[in-house]
Amino acid sequence: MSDLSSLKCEACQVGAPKVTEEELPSLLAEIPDWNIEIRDDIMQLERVFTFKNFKEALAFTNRVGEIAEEVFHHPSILTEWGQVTVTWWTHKIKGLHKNDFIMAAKTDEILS
Ligand SMILES: C[C@H](O)[C@H](O)[C@H]1CNC2=NC(N)=NC(=O)C2=N1
Repeated sequence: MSDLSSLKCEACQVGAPKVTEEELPSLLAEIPDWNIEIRDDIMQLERVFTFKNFKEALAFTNRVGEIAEEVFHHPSILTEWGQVTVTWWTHKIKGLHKNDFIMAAKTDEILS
């Protein structure tokens, strides 16, 4: 279990600090299956999870939704037959907060 997944998300306000270039490598090392995507100048964390069918993909989707609601921090989720694409970023700061890394690690924990 990565240290990140045991951390609590902090309340994130407008103006909260984005993860710095210096912090990125060590945070990314804790979630090696996630990729950085940049869309509309917004840095995001993304991972594609594969499943046997749509039913399993949907069950996983619902679990991700539950952990998001628990901390009121929400991902983008694309649910398809056999795969789910989860993307984390913080809308308020239009980029990556440590919360996004915590939630990516917690997302990985769903399947462990
Ligand atoms: C009003 C605002 O949308 C809420 O404070 C929360 C809801 N969930 C959220 N989720 C994410 N990823 N980023 C946010 O900025 C965010 N804000």
